[in-house]
Amino acid sequence: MQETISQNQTDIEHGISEASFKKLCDEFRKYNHIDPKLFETYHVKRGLRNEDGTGVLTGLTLICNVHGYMIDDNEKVPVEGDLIYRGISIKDLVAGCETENRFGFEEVIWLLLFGHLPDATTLENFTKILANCRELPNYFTEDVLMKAPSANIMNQLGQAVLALYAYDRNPDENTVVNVLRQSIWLIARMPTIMVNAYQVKRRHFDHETMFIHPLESGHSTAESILATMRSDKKFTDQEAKLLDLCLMLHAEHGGGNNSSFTCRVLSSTGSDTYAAISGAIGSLKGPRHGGANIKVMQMMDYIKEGVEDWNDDDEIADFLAKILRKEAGDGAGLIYGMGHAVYTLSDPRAVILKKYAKKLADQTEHAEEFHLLESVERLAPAVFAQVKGSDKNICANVDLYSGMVYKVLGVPPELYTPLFAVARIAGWCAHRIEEMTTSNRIMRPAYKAVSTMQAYVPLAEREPLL
Ligand SMILES: CC(=O)SCCNC(=O)CCNC(=O)[C@H](O)C(C)(C)COP(=O)(O)OP(=O)(O)OC[C@H]1O[C@@H](n2cnc3c(N)ncnc32)[C@H](O)[C@@H]1OP(=O)(O)O
Ligand SMILES: O=C([O-])CC(=O)C(=O)O
Repeated sequence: MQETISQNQTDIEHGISEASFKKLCDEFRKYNHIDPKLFETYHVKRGLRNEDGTGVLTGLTLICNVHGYMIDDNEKVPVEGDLIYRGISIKDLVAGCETENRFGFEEVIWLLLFGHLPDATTLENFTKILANCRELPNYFTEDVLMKAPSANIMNQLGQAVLALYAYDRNPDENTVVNVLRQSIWLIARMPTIMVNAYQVKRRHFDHETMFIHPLESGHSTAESILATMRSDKKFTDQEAKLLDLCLMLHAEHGGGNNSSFTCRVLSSTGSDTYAAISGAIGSLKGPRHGGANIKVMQMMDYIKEGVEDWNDDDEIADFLAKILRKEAGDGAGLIYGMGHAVYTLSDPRAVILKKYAKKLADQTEHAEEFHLLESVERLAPAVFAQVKGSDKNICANVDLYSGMVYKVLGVPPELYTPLFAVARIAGWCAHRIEEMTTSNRIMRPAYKAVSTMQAYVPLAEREPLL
């Protein structure tokens, strides 16, 4: 709260004096403290987690299985992670596309939405449908993105998705047919919104030239992003296939991850598709969730500056300990890109991304930085155990290496988390439809009231504060 006063000094000066605002903050602190011990007293499932760290069971799903541990005799046993879309391991989906040297994101979208693999003709037609739906409504970029530009592309994505409600002639009908239609349009349009919002940001905030290139109908999603993001529209097939792989890996992660759950919570009220998806975008932005990918790269800047010898494990470990003790880094006490709510020994996406990041970085100017990132992955678990006194295994998550891959691909940092959203919208849409069609209950957990009663005092008898 204290920092907020100085950060928002000018805003505050316009409406409220600093002294008055300080009084408001003191008032807030006086009446809004909950003794942390009460969470144990009332067995509160903080973060909707059971005592052993497993998630509270809130639903059933056919869409995805995030496999991170086994339960043996009521004990959680750590295992290597697997991520299974509609019964097929992500490793097999990635290997299949690699062997056949083709794009895979469109196939994954189909698989997540419909539940089985498409045949060749269906895939070709579905890819064409997505490409045809990629164009934004007339003047959408001018009227929505350029009228209220934002330096943050995640906020701009959320705003644009909400605005698309007004361009839909049937926005509120929550039938499968209508929501599928909305889903396909939204999945197809997200990359265009992202790139156009980025171009507007470049012009408005960075004083650079803005390129709004026309879309090319034959492009896959990954090719379309690279062609429209870059001023010269040029990219190699290898670059497009790598971006496509990133999209495949980020497309889905079960119903319990925070953004998909947010989408399910909103969907459980009967709200519209645009509201549910913009809520999920807001959730994904958070640095403990999808926003961790940009935080990893910022953390690496702190490490690069604070560690003199990048080959000295002791010096790196000391710096990581400082991060955990909130003495270094952004002050949050988190080693970004490490730890996961489900995975224990490994996140399969991080394993795959690391392999590609290494291949890309080796023999380039990024080799040393990649090596340092690897050291963070190797040293963080022991430092975490020592500083936190925890026996919990923390492994690298998907966000540890994705930023490095994007950096080598020349993707600007402000698009790291938006790219996650461009991929994950496929999973969000599948979960929204599943929530609508199988759950039929409004999400409504409980909060135990721990307030004490207070007497009502007539207005004239209250002490003045401001
Ligand atoms: C796409 C994704 O969302 S992947 C995750 C991306 N997020 C990050 O990389 C941020 C860093 N990691 C984290 O914050 C966590 O590991 C999460 C949010 C991913 C998972 O969190 P949880 O499941 O709640 O943590 P968990 O119960 O496993 O951890 C227990 C303790 O370890 C801490 N912890 C876990 N991971 C880390 C970490 N990387 N750095 C510092 N502390 C950590 C928790 O803050 C918690 O501390 P506390 O008891 O003092 O409050
Ligand atoms: O499952 C989670 O909690 C977070 C995650 O890795 C994801 O959403 O990709």
